[in-house]
Amino acid sequence: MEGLASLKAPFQATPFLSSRPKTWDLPTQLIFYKRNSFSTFSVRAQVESTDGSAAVSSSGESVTDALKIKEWEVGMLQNEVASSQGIRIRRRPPSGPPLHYVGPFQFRLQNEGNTPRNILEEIVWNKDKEVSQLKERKPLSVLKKALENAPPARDFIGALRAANDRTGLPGLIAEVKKASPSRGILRENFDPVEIAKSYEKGGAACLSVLTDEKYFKGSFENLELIRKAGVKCPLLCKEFIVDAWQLYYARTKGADAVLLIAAVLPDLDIKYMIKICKILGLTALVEVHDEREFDRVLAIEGIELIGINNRNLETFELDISITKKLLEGERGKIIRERDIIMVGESGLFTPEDIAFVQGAGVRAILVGESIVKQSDPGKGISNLFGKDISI
Ligand SMILES: O=P(O)(O)OC[C@@H](O)[C@@H](O)c1c[nH]c2ccccc12
Repeated sequence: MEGLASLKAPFQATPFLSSRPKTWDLPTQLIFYKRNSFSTFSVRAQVESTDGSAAVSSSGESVTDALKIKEWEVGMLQNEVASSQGIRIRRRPPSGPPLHYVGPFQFRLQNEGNTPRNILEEIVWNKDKEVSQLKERKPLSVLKKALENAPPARDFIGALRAANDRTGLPGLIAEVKKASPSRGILRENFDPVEIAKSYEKGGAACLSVLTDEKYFKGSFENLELIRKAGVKCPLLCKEFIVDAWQLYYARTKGADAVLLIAAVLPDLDIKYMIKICKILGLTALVEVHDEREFDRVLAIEGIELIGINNRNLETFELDISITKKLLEGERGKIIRERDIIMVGESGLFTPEDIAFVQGAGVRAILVGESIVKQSDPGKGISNLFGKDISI
């Protein structure tokens, strides 16, 4: 017992940790906890300024250690909040508690293998690292300045509605996609601007531009190039968003819309990011894959555009009947009442596929593979719809 007491972490100023909150209290607790962990910084400053020596807490631990412990605990809490909402993706590898950690029992034990459990988790872990590096080079203050020179945000939803009204068919978001982890390289000679122009000519309402480099061979340069080339279709920045910083970044690069993936982001993050999107003039396309994610998203205020991904990003399984299944019954009713635009995403190849998801209730579709593979992607659109939708 004595040993345990001497290992006690400094600044264990979070009483709720010892009496663990009920899971439904966690988001609020997390805010409280985050605030609390920020206050550690001021503690540090005070300690340093009073005696001028290295910061050491009352129990003899360095404040840096205390900070490390707090950071780790916040990470564990984030994973807990996420899993209480049915999210299987962990935001970061479970690195194991810092040395001398004396926290709640269930956190002390968590040190499973550091290998991602599936491809989506791998992508998210990688993105987290990527974003922290980018952030160091371009802090938020720099991005906020750059916003002044960003091209104006255009009406993504308006373009989809207009296309749907004009053609009587779902508005098309055509994806500029070079490769994917499930399909490999989709197109060898890949000129993003040429493809974008061809899509626009072929009748696309909006474009989706993949910006992830490592897994999809996309880039922010592609997004910028397409925007600068004068393509009029509003642009969706197709990225794995894990940090609000990325929203600012996407906007500075000319994005009109961003993707928020419910399989990755807990409710609190989605709510917060939607608010920032509104401030920035960005449209948020919130993506779901099953009933639970759909219900979580429907409970969030201010949602205008929801995508149903027919592909499970954890297993790559593809099944377009998912769109129909999710829009049946009560959920479909809510969507119609609230006039939310639904987007059918992935695995759409034929006019029959389009008719099927339209029958299920979508007013827009997101398509990559079937059109990007054609030598003339614009003509690919006519093949997909079974008619020319550009006129
Ligand atoms: O190429 P497809 O099967 O037509 O799919 C396009 C698009 O739906 C898909 O790229 C996608 C939908 N949601 C995503 C999230 C991340 C990466 C990719 C995606």
